[in-house]
Amino acid sequence: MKTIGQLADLLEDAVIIGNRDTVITGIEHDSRKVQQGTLFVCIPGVHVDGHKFIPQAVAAGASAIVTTREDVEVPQGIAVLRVKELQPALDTIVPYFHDYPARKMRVVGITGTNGKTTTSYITRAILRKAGYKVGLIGTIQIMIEDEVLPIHNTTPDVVELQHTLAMMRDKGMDYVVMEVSSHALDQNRVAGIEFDTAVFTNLTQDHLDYHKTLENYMLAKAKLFDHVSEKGCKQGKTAVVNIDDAAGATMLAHAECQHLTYAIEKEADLRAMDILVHANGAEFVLHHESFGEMKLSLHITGIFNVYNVMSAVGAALSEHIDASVIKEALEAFTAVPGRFELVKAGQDFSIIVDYAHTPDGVENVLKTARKIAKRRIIAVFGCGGDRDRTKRPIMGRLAAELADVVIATSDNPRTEDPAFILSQVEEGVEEAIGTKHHELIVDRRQAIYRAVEMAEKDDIVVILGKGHENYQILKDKTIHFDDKEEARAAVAAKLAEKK
Ligand SMILES: CC(=O)N[C@H]1[C@@H](OP(=O)(O)OP(=O)(O)OC[C@H]2O[C@@H](n3ccc(=O)[nH]c3=O)[C@H](O)[C@@H]2O)O[C@H](CO)[C@@H](O)[C@@H]1O[C@H](C)C(=O)N[C@@H](C)C(=O)N[C@H](CCC(=O)O)C(=O)O
Ligand SMILES: Nc1ncnc2c1ncn2[C@@H]1O[C@H](COP(=O)(O)OP(=O)(O)OP(=O)(O)O)[C@@H](O)[C@H]1O
Ligand SMILES: N[C@H](CCC[C@H](N)C(=O)O)C(=O)O
Ligand SMILES: [Mg+2]
Repeated sequence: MKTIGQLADLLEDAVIIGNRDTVITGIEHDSRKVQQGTLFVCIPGVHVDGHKFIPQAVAAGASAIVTTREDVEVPQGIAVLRVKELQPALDTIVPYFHDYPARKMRVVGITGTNGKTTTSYITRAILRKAGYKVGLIGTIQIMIEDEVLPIHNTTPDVVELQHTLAMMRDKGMDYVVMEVSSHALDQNRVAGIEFDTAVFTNLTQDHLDYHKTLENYMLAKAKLFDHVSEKGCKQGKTAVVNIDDAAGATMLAHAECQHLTYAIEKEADLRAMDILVHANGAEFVLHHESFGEMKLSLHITGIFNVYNVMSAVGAALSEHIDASVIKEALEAFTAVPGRFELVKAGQDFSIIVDYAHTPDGVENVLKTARKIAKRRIIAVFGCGGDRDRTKRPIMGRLAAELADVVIATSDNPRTEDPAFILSQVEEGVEEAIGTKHHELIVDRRQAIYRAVEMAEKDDIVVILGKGHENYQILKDKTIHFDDKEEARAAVAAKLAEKK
């Protein structure tokens, strides 16, 4: 436990109004999480101003608040820490409050447009096979060994992240494997974290709504490699970088530490060759000077997953994991929820649920599906609202070019008009050369039912965009929605009708 005075002493120009010996038991920016003794951080958010929740925070037991404002009123006995700028102040006080948990564990950070979640799951599997206790932070969930906790962002903000890391340290984790999003790097959510191994998967178009240009987006990602270069209190830092991707060079230029490059097309430290991709998995040979050749036979498929495997192997080698352990873990690895996941419900055609939500993701998944397809590919997909609009026509065009039938539908429309999003997708669909058939169906359930109804023996229905998500974010509410459940129900309805 620390006092508000100790926190203030770390900051220049911070003022305490009230008792500097006020004890702080925790830090939160969400009034709904405040407990007795919490320091409540008032964030003037995009949707709502956190200052509005001071009464709720105080009622829940907050002992102090942090703000940049001079006009904030609090009840008698509540201390106020007034800071000049909120974000830099949090970056300093939050890791200190938790005694810098990331210094006590090895930390593997993974960035890139696609493949972060997949790489993090594979890396976790390898490290666990090696006997380490592993914490994981990423899009799907937080895991502390087998304990699962919910998550709201791929990379949580500094308050939630440091709290999570402190829990992991207190539960004796040796490793943390975490996805590091470009938003997180831009907003410095990773303040106070010393990364030991930083991994770059790839860079393709996404998030231009936020970063505006691909150059800014790339430079945000490169910040992870500044973090792995810092001369901190740990030894043995490595940058693991995909050099088949043009942005790999920028990542390496930022990384003042050991480099481990990987590639399929170029000469690299780690290289996959003789790749054979089939419906149930992939076979290939990995080359690295430490082990020579490693023949692999995996349950996950697609060239993109060969890259993800190399990212994870690169991280494992940087952490000195034995080659035999790596091979054993990889060959036992089955799947990441909602990534190229097969839905089997007794139908005579295939259904694949996947999380592709970028042009590159759509292209990779549909090309992989094509490699294994015996007949038609029916793609069901959409684009999220309040996200990069420029990717919509591109995804529409790619889906139309690579599938035989396209059913464009809603993803998470958020505050946007779903029909408008579809019209932007359709622009691309109409541009495509050689499209066989397309339909626009706003309701995602109807779209999935339509695809299943259309499917004939040996076709593949590929449902893209929402993967593991079990919700759909609409304008005024979030509803339960799960592509896998819907697909199973659609098959059951079709089979019942046939009888
Ligand atoms: C644009 C952006 O980054 N927004 C983030 C921001 O939200 P915000 O500023 O809108 O917050 P707000 O909802 O207005 O709330 C303001 C304050 O009031 C507080 N509050 C609110 C309600 C209440 O009852 N009591 C209360 O105290 C909130 O806790 C908050 O402190 O701060 C929130 C808390 O840290 C984040 O969850 C939220 O991410 C939103 C959900 C988001 O969609 N972010 C995306 C763009 C994002 O960051 N994505 C990347 C992944 C990208 C990828 O992997 O491809 C990610 O890392 O997740
Ligand atoms: N290495 C890769 N290259 C291109 N596409 C990929 C790659 N790995 C996965 N994909 C595609 O991207 C989708 C998302 O994969 P994954 O969840 O691993 O990425 P992510 O980087 O964690 O995404 P997010 O930004 O949402 O966190 C997959 O379902 C697949 O369609
Ligand atoms: N991390 C990505 C996930 C997109 C998933 C897709 N289902 C959507 O809602 O657009 C994002 O926040 O942009
Ligand atoms: Mg992810």
